[in-house]
Amino acid sequence: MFVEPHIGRSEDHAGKGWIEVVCGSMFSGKTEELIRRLNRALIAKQKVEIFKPKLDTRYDKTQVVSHNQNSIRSTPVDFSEDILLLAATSEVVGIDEAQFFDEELVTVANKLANNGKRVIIAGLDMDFSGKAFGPMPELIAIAEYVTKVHAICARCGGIATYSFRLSTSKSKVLLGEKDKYEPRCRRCFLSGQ
Ligand SMILES: Nc1ncnc2c1ncn2[C@@H]1O[C@H](COP(=O)(O)OP(=O)(O)O)[C@@H](O)[C@H]1O
Ligand SMILES: Cc1cn([C@H]2C[C@H](O)[C@@H](COP(=O)(O)O)O2)c(=O)[nH]c1=O
Ligand SMILES: [Zn+2]
Repeated sequence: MFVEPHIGRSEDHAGKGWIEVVCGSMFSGKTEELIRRLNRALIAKQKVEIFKPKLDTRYDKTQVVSHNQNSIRSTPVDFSEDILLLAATSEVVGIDEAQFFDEELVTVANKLANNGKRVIIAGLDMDFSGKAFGPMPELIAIAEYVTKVHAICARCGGIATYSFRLSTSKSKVLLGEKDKYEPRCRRCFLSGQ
């Protein structure tokens, strides 16, 4: 389990920030892990702000909600640059569904961390076709800490790293839950239907 390198307040923030990335397939526990880390920061009385892309309207407009219904208040934003202004006074910045953000999120995350903030980012590392998703590869590259979480393969019970799309849509963005996707291991992903 991820343990914070340190937590709590410090007067001298410059250069003391860092970036954490939590990645994996759908249902792998990314949002739960994000919420767990953010709740611990709240317990430490840190100023926490959470953001998600406005297009992710699945459960709630202003809550980040996990598949097992854990939730935390968040601010939906159109562009990653909006986060810079909105998080100006926060110590810890959480970002969910990072794969849907523009590439500018990489610069934004670096700026926040350079300004002394702890930045925790959760997102899908791969899309339905097994290709890298949005800004995730670069975010993984610049992060100090990367945690890859795994779901259970819906077909064989193995370790799932892929999000298999159940429909024939080829659109990169297709919001959905178990109606549209199932987590699969490499073998079951490759075997298709
Ligand atoms: N096949 C599965 N493997 C693992 N967890 C699953 C599966 N199906 C449903 N879940 C539920 O999903 C939860 C993880 O949800 P969540 O954190 O929202 O995942 P993610 O953000 O990675 O999609 C698990 O704790 C579990 O209750
Ligand atoms: C694989 C894949 C997923 N999506 C969508 C489906 C869901 O709405 C989110 C992922 O949510 P989770 O918190 O990780 O379960 O992304 C998509 O639009 N395109 C894809 O290829
Ligand atoms: Zn499998």
